[in-house]
Amino acid sequence: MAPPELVPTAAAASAFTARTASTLPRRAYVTFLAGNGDYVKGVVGLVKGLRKVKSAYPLVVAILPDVPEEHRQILESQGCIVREIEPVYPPENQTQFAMAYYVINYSKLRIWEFVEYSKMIYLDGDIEVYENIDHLFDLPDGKFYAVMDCFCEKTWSHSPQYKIGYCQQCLDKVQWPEELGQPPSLYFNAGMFVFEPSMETYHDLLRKLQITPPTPFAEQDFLNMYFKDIYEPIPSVYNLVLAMLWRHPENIELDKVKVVHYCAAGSKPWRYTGKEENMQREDIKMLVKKWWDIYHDTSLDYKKPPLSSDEADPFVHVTSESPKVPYLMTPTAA
Ligand SMILES: O=c1ccn([C@@H]2O[C@H](COP(=O)(O)OP(=O)(O)O[C@H]3O[C@H](CO)[C@H](O)[C@H](O)[C@H]3O)[C@@H](O)[C@H]2O)c(=O)[nH]1
Ligand SMILES: O[C@H]1[C@H](O)[C@@H](O)[C@H](O)[C@@H](O)[C@H]1O
Ligand SMILES: [Mn+2]
Repeated sequence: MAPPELVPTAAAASAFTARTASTLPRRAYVTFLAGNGDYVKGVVGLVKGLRKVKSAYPLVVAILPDVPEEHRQILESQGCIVREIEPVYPPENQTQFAMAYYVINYSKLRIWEFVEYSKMIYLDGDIEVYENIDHLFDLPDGKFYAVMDCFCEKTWSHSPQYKIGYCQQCLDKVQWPEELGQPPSLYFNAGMFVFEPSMETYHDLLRKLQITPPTPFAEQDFLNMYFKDIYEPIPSVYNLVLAMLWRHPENIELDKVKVVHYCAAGSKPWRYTGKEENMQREDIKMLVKKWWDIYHDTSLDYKKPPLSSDEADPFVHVTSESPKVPYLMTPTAA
């Protein structure tokens, strides 16, 4: 027989229900969208992918003011929670970013402001989720979780790592030379990470950014510096940086990969032409097709949940944006 304390009384059970309802972990995925270009397609692909793997959590899209109304509507109609953020600018200097547009990614720092969520998983718009990763929300608090990057592509040509052929993915190939001092700390790709929003961290990030000169990988470099001491690497299956397929094939089992990051030059599915280096590989063609299959799958389009009995009032409309906070909709003329 169960020990007496494990047999809840009716009163204890209802107290338990009330307590868990109010202390349920507040969790969401979050991505970032800027401009009026085609990255909106990436976000649509992403939210449909999350639906396909039956994620229990919504996708928040942090958008810059330059995202056109039409794109906001597409995202909302696909069940995304759209949140406008203010741009963040780094202090001025002469830095050459690895890609000129990386400067906009500093605005990503605003997601630490989303404190209505206790834990979030950030995913770039050029990421697709092929298997459920909700369990990452259960990782212990107090750390910053992300996948280790690879330094072997030309985008890294500015770095000493690239110049001497050193990569943290294969430490036995090229040793870090003593004359260069301490080997670099572990470095993550900032296209995917698990973090805890916090106003204290948010203000500190923005304050430190203003005294940190910009560097080629923009906010990715900055976040690596900022979270260096609490960074905890997670396996590559949670963010397959595509170049790993040809740079470190011995580290990758493609059929185990849960999350694919279409970051290699020429690999964004919605821009894919097959012309760039490595883009005719069979694995790449397969992954691009897999992304399009999700994007075109109309069964994955968002369907508004049916009204529950306490929402039966025709003037109360619950949006995907604020599932717990109903608001009054202006009634339409009869
Ligand atoms: O015109 C754009 C460009 C970018 N983005 C958003 O910004 C993200 C980052 O851009 P990319 O995915 O093109 O960049 P990479 O994957 O090559 O970049 C990597 O390095 C960047 C350095 O700034 C960021 O850290 C990024 O998260 C990381 O994956 C996109 O996914 C998308 O969410 C837009 O919305 N519109
Ligand atoms: O964030 C960048 C980018 O995604 C590149 O495409 C990739 O090759 C890099 O390794 C990475 O640091
Ligand atoms: Mn990306």
